[in-house]
Amino acid sequence: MSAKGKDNTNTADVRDDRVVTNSLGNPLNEPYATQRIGQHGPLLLQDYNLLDNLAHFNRERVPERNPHAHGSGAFGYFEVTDDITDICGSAMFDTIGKRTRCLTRFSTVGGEKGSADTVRDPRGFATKFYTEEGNLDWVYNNTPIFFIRDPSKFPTFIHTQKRNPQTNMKDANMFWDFLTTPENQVAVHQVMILFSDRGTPASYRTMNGYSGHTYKWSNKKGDWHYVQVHILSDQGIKNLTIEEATRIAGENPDYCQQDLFTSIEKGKFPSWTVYIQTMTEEQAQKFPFSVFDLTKIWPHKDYPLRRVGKLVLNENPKNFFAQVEQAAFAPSNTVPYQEASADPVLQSRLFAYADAHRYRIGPNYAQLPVNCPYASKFFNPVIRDGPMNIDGNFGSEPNYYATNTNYQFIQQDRPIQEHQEVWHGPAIPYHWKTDAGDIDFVQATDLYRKVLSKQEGAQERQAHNIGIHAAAASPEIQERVIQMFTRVDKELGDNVRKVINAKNAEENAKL
Ligand code: HEM
Repeated sequence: MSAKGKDNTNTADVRDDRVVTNSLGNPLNEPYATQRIGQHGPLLLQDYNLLDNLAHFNRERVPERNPHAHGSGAFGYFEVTDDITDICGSAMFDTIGKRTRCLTRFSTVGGEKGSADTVRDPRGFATKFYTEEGNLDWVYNNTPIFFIRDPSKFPTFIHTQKRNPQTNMKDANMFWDFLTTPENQVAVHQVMILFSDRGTPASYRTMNGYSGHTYKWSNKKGDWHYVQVHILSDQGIKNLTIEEATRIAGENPDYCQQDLFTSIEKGKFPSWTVYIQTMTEEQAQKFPFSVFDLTKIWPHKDYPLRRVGKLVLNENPKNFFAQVEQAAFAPSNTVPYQEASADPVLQSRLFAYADAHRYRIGPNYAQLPVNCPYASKFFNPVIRDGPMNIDGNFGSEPNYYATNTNYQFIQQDRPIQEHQEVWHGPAIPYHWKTDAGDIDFVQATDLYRKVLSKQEGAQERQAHNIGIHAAAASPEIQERVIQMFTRVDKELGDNVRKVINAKNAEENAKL
């Protein structure tokens, strides 16, 4: 059966009569019998059913995602509630009330596939929309900013969040050594969020999603805007304290998976309201920092949220491996009128994800039921062959653009964007900026003084969460942590020092 045009449930190769076979369809007459010489003698190589069974078992795993290995997913829909056709011409937004089926996968970042749900970590919030114009992926996190703005730091950064190459343990020295290195302190705003209550969400249902990056959306007339997307939980924000998160990680490591699955199973469908912030090119030129700087937010008072629609998750996957583990989300999967901006981290992501999918799942990953663009269908006679091709491979269709064959290229009908970004300059090795400047601390300080101060006990918990974690680092790195948070706010730095000292004293008393 062709993968083109089918929905996400592939049952084509399963027998209805439930006769059990080996993987090539030959009936098994006994599940556990092995062919051997006599009752107690050695096995025979001719026992293909045994070989099939053992050999396939050895190949059950695909490599886990490098970051974001651990996650949960559910299907649902996006529904347009407000007209934004002046901003975006994508078909999914063209009619109020229109629904587009989607799949969302939530994840943690640094842990392995079997790690606990409630660890302190950003959460991934990736949504695949099966639109009539092809698949669109919004590969977002639950924080509106990110740790880095130089994409070449990504592998280094992720390594520091994973295991020490010698001890094979998570390592507070690696973690804080990277984040407190002067030029990496551009991460301080994100680190503030990570160590706030939002660093340990109570469930995937009670957290938001954010594009983080600036994107570039255009309408059908060719006018374009810079856009940031916010997906705000209708369940409200609920978080765990460090003590609750640590306890639950031990008692029920699958806490968030269970919460998501059971709430959908009970018909309590989680939903989110989707908003956009928009900015013109002229506004961007006057902005105090680059709109391509992923470590900064756009102030809501200057760039208010505009409602677009809602995201509802109402269907659990029938099979986790087929529909969540094999799901392949990529910022490069986009639709007409939604483009990436020149943000260098986003530009790098346009390469990284599809490359990861070719390695993790295989070059024909897009043919798998969960990934195939079944709502739009696929036609490209030049994209052919490759391992595990399962979609019929276009039969006798020429495998080049043959002269006498009628092809349609509808994208060419789109209007030219009248006012384009114009780029010029030499090809140079550009490293965004060396040490973090004061401007990189402004939003972190605002978060501490203007936002956390309004939440009962949040400033104290901030110092507590940082201090408990940093106390595991060396004294020299602890001092760098204290200095970095003192630059955010002196009171915060002082309180982090107190927590570190108290924790160190407690540990020493145990010796
Ligand atoms: C240079 C920067 C980055 C690189 C190179 C990168 C690379 C990757 C790679 C290779 C994966 C695994 C993909 C897979 O195996 O399927 C991944 C997963 C993911 N990344 Fe990134 N990433 C970057 C930055 C970001 C940022 C800034 C965000 C959020 C705004 C983000 C959100 C995610 C999410 C949500 C996933 C999990 C997707 C899923 O559920 O399958 N990443 N990233």
